[in-house]
Amino acid sequence: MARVFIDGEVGTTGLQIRQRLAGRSDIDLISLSDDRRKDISARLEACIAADVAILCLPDDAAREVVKAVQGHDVRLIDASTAHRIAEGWVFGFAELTPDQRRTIAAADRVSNPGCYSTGAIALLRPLVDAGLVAPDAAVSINAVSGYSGGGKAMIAEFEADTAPPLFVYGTDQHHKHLPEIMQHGGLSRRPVFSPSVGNFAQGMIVQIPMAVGPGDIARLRSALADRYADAQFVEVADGPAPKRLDPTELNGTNLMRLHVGGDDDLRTAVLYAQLDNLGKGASGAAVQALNLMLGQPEETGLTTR
Ligand SMILES: NC(=O)C1=CN([C@@H]2O[C@H](COP(=O)(O)OP(=O)(O)OC[C@H]3O[C@@H](n4cnc5c(N)ncnc54)[C@H](OP(=O)(O)O)[C@@H]3O)[C@@H](O)[C@H]2O)C=CC1
Ligand SMILES: CC(=O)N[C@@H](CCC(=O)OP(=O)(O)O)C(=O)O
Repeated sequence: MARVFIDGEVGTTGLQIRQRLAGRSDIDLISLSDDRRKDISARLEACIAADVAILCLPDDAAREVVKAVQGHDVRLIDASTAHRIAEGWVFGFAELTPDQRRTIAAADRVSNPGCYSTGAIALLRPLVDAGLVAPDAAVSINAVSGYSGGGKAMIAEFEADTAPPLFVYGTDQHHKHLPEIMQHGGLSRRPVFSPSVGNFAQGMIVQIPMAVGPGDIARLRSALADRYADAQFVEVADGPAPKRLDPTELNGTNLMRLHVGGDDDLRTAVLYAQLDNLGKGASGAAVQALNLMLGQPEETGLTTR
């Protein structure tokens, strides 16, 4: 039985991971009482006692743990932004390339992808690899997230009714997901990224508009379908995108659905990724990586519907 400790288990991401692992007979969950859950020595002791520790903490707190457990046997999955492009860390998006599952399975340090990044990288990487998007292309990414993406503080703001129905942010183009989108999406030129948060708790759509030529829409669709042909948690929709896309449609699942909309005759297309920001965009992806690291079937404890 594998011993697993979730550091930050009562936070938004930690709680969802705990729910996904509850009841699993192959996992012994180490838990700290409420009065010890922020005590650094208790947390380090729990990490060191675990086979795998999953860090669901702010970046600085995650860095502190990573440094302190150096030299110990524990394997780490870090849900924070701290190590997503760091040397020695494997990016935890299992569908990134045909080899990524094997690389995650053998890794001691896995960084869990950001929610927006998961959608953007899933759309971009196969197209860059297929030569349909140049690494230095001028790429724009727009997205809308449910407010749970902002963690406990943003949830409180929306639930207190003090937030507007929707806001756009990241207006300075410094959003924390841009480095990982570039590195793992295969881009050499920084994309323009315009995220937003709507007044709904959970769910996400990432959109990439692009100019296309004759036949390109079918090529885009088929490059995505080829990359994800054997992926249980990434689906590529056949044919035109639906007239309306609902960001909440895949909530509660670990599924991400990709669509290609547009019209070759009009020379315009939009790529869409629909996902649960707390599912495939966070906790579901962490459990998927954990399963791979433990040699369990990738889908154990995860739902597609
Ligand atoms: N929400 C999301 O969609 C996603 C979040 N993430 C990442 O996961 C991490 C956690 O985010 P999220 O769950 O949203 O955040 P939350 O604010 O919901 O939860 C963070 C948890 O960590 C606890 N915590 C904070 N500082 C410390 C510390 N020094 N020692 C121990 N515990 C601490 C908090 O305690 P307290 O309860 O007392 O505040 C809280 O329970 C972040 O790095 C975030 O970037 C990743 C993917 C998606
Ligand atoms: C709505 C909202 O605020 N979202 C967060 C990202 C959520 C997420 O996936 O990110 P991390 O794993 O990188 O924390 C933000 O824009 O900072």
